[in-house]
Amino acid sequence: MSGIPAHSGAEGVVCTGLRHEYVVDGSPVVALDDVSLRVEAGATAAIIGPSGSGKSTLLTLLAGLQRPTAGSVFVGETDLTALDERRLLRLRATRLAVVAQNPFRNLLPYGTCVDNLLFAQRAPRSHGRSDLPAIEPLLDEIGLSRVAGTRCDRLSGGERQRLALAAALATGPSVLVTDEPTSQLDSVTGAAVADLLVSTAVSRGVTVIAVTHDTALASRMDTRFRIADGRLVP
Ligand SMILES: Nc1ncnc2c1ncn2[C@@H]1O[C@H](COP(=O)(O)OP(=O)(O)OP(=O)(O)O)[C@@H](O)[C@H]1O
Repeated sequence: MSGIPAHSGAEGVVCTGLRHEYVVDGSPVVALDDVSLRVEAGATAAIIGPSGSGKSTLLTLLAGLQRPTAGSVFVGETDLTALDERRLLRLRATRLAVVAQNPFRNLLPYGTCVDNLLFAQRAPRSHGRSDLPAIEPLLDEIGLSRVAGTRCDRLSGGERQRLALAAALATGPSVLVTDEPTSQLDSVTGAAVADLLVSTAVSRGVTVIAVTHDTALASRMDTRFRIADGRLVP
């Protein structure tokens, strides 16, 4: 129907020769150059590096939110750069979840936790997914059962970030991509979110890629990719 292979558990992410240029005042600015990396299916990886080095740009390319100037990005067997917008949208709805840095960008502020998870499942369901995770066990696993009926805008920062993670996992992704998931949290709450990110990824068989400045979070991941001036460095 779509030309996209069906979802079947965790999928690896491989990019080769990625280059990305932004056009600023009519001139190209190279944000990433010749980046190649592999994250195995079910593994966790951190993308680290100084401010302005190209981490978020890389994340948007891996998530199919921007198209690279050159190079390829594979999620499982699917080359994102070869998909038209409709197929890319379907892939993002059914296999690839993104958690933005600000949890409110992922959530309905006036919806309860349950509302948010049900809402998150609308897109994958509309694309034919019938195997989505049950909501109550997911809220339980993420530690939000007690506030399941509470409005999102009345949750604490840590609860909101956990809800954003739960909403992403509710879509039953094979890959979860997240930008600074702990940056707006104190160290104790951040550590709890980092724990959940790693443990739920493992228990639910999801490949996780996180951009982070948080060394504690990065150290919990299987692999760390360091970016400097738009290039991967050892
Ligand atoms: N939309 C854009 N238009 C033009 N230039 C951009 C755009 N987004 C990023 N850049 C530039 O690309 C380079 C890489 O930016 P990017 O946001 O990917 O870095 P980063 O490592 O994620 O930074 P930070 O840690 O501060 O978020 C920077 O020079 C930045 O100014």
